[in-house]
Amino acid sequence: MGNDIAPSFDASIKAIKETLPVNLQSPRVGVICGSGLSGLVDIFRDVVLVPYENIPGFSKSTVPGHKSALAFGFLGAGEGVPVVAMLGRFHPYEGHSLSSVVYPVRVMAKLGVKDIIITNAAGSLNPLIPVGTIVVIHDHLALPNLTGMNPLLGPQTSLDLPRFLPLSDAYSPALRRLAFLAAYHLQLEESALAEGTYAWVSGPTYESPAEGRFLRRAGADVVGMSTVPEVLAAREEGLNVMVLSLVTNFVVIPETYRSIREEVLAELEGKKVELPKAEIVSHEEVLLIGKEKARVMRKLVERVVETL
Ligand SMILES: O=P(O)(O)O[C@@H]1C[C@H](O)[C@@H](CO)O1
Ligand code: HPA
Repeated sequence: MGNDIAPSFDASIKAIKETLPVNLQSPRVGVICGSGLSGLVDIFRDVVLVPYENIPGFSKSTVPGHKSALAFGFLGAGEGVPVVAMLGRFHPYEGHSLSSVVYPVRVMAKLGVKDIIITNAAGSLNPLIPVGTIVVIHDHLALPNLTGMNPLLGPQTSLDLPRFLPLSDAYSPALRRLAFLAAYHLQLEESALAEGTYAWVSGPTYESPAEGRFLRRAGADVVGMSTVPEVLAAREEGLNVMVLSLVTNFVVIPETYRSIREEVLAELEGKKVELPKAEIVSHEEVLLIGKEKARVMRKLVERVVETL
């Protein structure tokens, strides 16, 4: 997958601005809504939606729980901060090229966004991080990047961008601080917010037990199918990045496998064998947890934006 879309930033920006009142044309904060998290926009005021189909260069999201529109509005007390949210993102597994996946992030930067809050649904690999926790991401493990699936490969969209991007500070410590301060002021339980490393996988299959175990041992706390390409493009564009992963399921990583051979032998000896119920993750479950935790995610994002 390469840079197969010719960047048409001027056309994209023109189409967006034509639809917006002047006071919404230069958002300061960008938000990307993960699976089931498009309800984040419910706290925006004076919302104007710009469907992706009206923006040259934008694709269409095909995943349930993802819409296909940019939402412009104001967030927070008083006049509020001008914000833009992606209601629906693009994933490589849908068939979108990496350059299409990150195109909206580049457009946000060109509209004037300085800080971006990227949300996603993710599976937990860490027994200490249960379902429902929001994980403030401090690092990533991206096997696709290491093996040639990096959105920054190829000709750059501008010669002003850095060719070799350092990632040691990709997840802004200042924004991460704001997330924990926000949780404190909102009186969230201490366990509501954790810190961790996000493993990016291409999907669309969920992890096999051996893959889950491998990612855990390699140092990841949560795993998901998005976000890292957006982080890379955002950093290349000079944005400050915060990532919030909502844990929607546990990745099943047994240390030992049940032995079918022993079960068969036991059955042949006339013993009754209780079959364990397999835990199976589904996108429906992912969306359900997103819905249940939408309120906490909204409050957190609102508070962080207010304190930027
Ligand atoms: O877009 P995000 O990363 O929030 O969505 C996750 C990853 C897959 O798209 C989907 C799997 O259930 O949820
Ligand atoms: N694995 C990968 N992506 C995900 C998961 C998961 O378990 N849950 C939500 N998105």
